[in-house]
Amino acid sequence: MKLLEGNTVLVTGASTGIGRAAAIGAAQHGADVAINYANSDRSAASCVAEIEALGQRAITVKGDVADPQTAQDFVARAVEAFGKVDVKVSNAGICPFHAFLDMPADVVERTFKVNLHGAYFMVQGAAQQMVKQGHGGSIVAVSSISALVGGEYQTHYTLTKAGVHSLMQSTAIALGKHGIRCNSVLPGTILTEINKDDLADVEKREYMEKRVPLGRLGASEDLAGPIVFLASDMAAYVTGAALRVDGGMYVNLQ
Ligand SMILES: NC(=O)C1=CN([C@@H]2O[C@H](COP(=O)(O)OP(=O)(O)OC[C@H]3O[C@@H](n4cnc5c(N)ncnc54)[C@H](OP(=O)(O)O)[C@@H]3O)[C@@H](O)[C@H]2O)C=CC1
Ligand SMILES: C[C@H](O)[C@@H]1OC(=O)[C@H](O)[C@@H]1O
Repeated sequence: MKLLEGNTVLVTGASTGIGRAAAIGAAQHGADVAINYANSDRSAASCVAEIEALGQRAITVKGDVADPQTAQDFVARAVEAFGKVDVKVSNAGICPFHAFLDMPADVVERTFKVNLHGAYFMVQGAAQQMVKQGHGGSIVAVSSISALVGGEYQTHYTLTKAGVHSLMQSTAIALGKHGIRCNSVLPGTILTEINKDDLADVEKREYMEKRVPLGRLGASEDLAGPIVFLASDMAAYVTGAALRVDGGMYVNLQ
């Protein structure tokens, strides 16, 4: 069964990793997809090629999510290409690992701007279009289990993921009357570009693997199903919810 037949799905940060898997997962479920990204032109082009090979349409809209204008441009380009916005996946994010006591201010500010301001303006831009269309919609934000637990080298990052989780709760209330659902996924440790250097440390990687009851770190594709589900009418009565996708890592105390 195709869960997003005829839908237009917008995904931020879809050149690589979780966003790319979500974009391809949406296309596998019958959606046309607009993908945003910041730098990786070739990866974005190959994501479009994969979606087109599935028989769906795709466009790329390059832009920095930290700039509020990018959200307006992204929606406008998607509407120009596909006529509407049904689903928005707010996924773009960065996590430059760094110790707390000497954390440079510019790293903190950039992380806040990309992860938090970026999500805020992307969700707002999509919601404005959905309200104008008048037939509801679904917004899924990629938060993290880091919204619930800390990280020694992520003091500037974890609070942005808590913020994204909170944004979905508040927008679920603000947008419910328009038939727009807002939910978040909370991935555990997923092997992507964002943590390639951090997990190159074999000891750390093995420690993280051992913390996962399902016995392995996640792959980007592990997020595709949960995101498609929340985006789709299968989740028609789900809003303001947060779905952990972490192989059980969060609950594993001992
Ligand atoms: N991997 C993990 O363990 C976890 C990841 N997450 C979250 O998942 C999301 C995706 O990360 P992940 O797939 O792991 O990492 P990747 O580094 O593989 O993907 C990040 C994506 O975001 C894009 N991006 C980065 N900065 C910007 C920007 N300023 N404007 C627009 N796009 C941008 C990148 O584009 P480009 O390459 O073109 O710069 C890329 O497409 C993030 O929000 C992250 O916090 C949450 C929990 C766990
Ligand atoms: C990038 C990290 O490996 C990853 O990011 C998160 O949000 C997870 O909690 C992991 O720490």
